[in-house]
Formats: sequence, C-alpha cells, structure tokens
Amino acid sequence: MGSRVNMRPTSKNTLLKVVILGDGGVGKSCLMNRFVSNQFDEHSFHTIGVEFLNKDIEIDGETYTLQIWDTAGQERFKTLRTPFYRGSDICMLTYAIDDKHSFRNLQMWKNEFLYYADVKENVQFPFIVIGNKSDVEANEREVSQVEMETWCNENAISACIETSAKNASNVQEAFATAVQHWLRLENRADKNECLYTDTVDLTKKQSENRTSCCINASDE
Ligand SMILES: Nc1nc2c(ncn2[C@@H]2O[C@H](COP(=O)(O)OP(=O)(O)OP(=O)(O)O)[C@@H](O)[C@H]2O)c(=O)[nH]1
Repeated sequence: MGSRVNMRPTSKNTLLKVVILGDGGVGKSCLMNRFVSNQFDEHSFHTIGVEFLNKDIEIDGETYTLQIWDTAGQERFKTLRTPFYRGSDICMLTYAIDDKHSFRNLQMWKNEFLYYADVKENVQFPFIVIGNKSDVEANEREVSQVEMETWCNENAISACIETSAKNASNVQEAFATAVQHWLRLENRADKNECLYTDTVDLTKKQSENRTSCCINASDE
C-alpha cells in the first residue's frame, strides 16, 4: 500500500473522495496513473488493498482536489478495500470493454459499494461507469457502447464513458464528467435526503454552496 499527496497550500478547493472499483485487471491503477501522472505501465501489478493519489481538476473556473482511491479488484482483497468506501463523494464503476465478465460484475461492485459505503438506499449517488481499454482491436471488444448505456439506464446512472488508460483517450474527460455529475446532484435545489446513514466527516472542506450532507433523492 502506498500513497502520495500533493502538498498544496490550503485554499478554497473542494476535496472530493473518488473511489475506483472494478474487477482485477480492468485498468483501475492505470486510469489513476494516467490521470494523475500522465503515465501508463504496460506491466502494472495487481493492487493490494488500496492506494490513493491527489490531483486537482478545474471545472467551470472552480478547482476541485480529487482524492482518488484505487482499490484492489481481486476477490481475495475484499476485506482490505471495503473499509475505504465510507465518505466517498464519487464512485467509478470500471470494466474492460474486452472482458464481458468484468462488465457483468458491475452490479456486484455497485452493491458492494452501496453496502460498505453505507449510502442510503433511496438517494441518487454519483456513480460513473467507465468502460476502459477502448484502444483494443474491434474484434477483441466484448461489450458494446449500447450495452453499457442500457445497463446505466437500468441502474439510473446517467454518466458513462469509454476510456483508454493506454492511449489517454477520455481519461481526463472521465474524471471531469464524474465531478460534473457530482455537481449536478450536489446543486439540486431540494436537498432533502442525507447521503450516508450515520457518518459526517468533520475534517473535510465542503463546497460553499453545500448546506448539509444532503442530496436529492429523486432521479435526474
Ligand atoms: N490495452 C489496454 N491495456 C490496459 C489499459 N489499462 C490498463 N491496461 C493493462 O491492463 C493490465 C491491468 O491494469 P491495472 O491498472 O493494474 O488493473 P487494475 O484494475 O488496477 O487491477 P487490480 O489492481 O488487480 O484490481 C495491465 O497490464 C495494464 O497495462 C488500457 O486502457 N488499454
């Protein structure tokens, strides 16, 4: 387990905890490293437990510090990763477009996240679905964009994107879309449902227009 944190002077930045989930080998670590360091490792090792990196992103003139948690996708590391779900602002559900099994497992990942993050059942959480490895040859593709969009519709998830950590396609866009999605839910006028059942992180800076730990429960 390792961590690197950008040592920045305190500012008005909003800190958002982003957790990346998905089967082992779909490219979670590579996505994080592409986004944070603009690097790609062809021989990336399996993650054990969790690792996190910070990276700033600017959306509509506002700066957000993303605290990105890369988790171990292999089943045997479940007990090491699940304690880190609590307090997440955004969850990236990741699969590889050349691995149907990883796509089918999205439901399991969503359920695992909701259970261990302790998110209330009736609230809309900012999930984004990521179909990684979009660089693979067409004949290696096992999941179409339409299948991804259909699954998202069925699960009331309005944000999805195909990425390639290898050639950097849509990686920046994926994180930007995730923050925009979080903002949409955050800025709802009628914030009448608490996101988490019992936790409030008092150490965390929240956006200035955030009035509570609340988010609208209705669909987007
Ligand atoms: N072609 C292609 N390969 C990728 C891409 N992203 C990652 N890979 C490769 O997929 C393998 C697994 O990548 P990782 O980032 O370690 O996967 P992970 O999801 O973090 O895996 P765990 O740590 O076991 O959960 C590595 O060999 C990467 O080089 C991509 O966008 N395209």
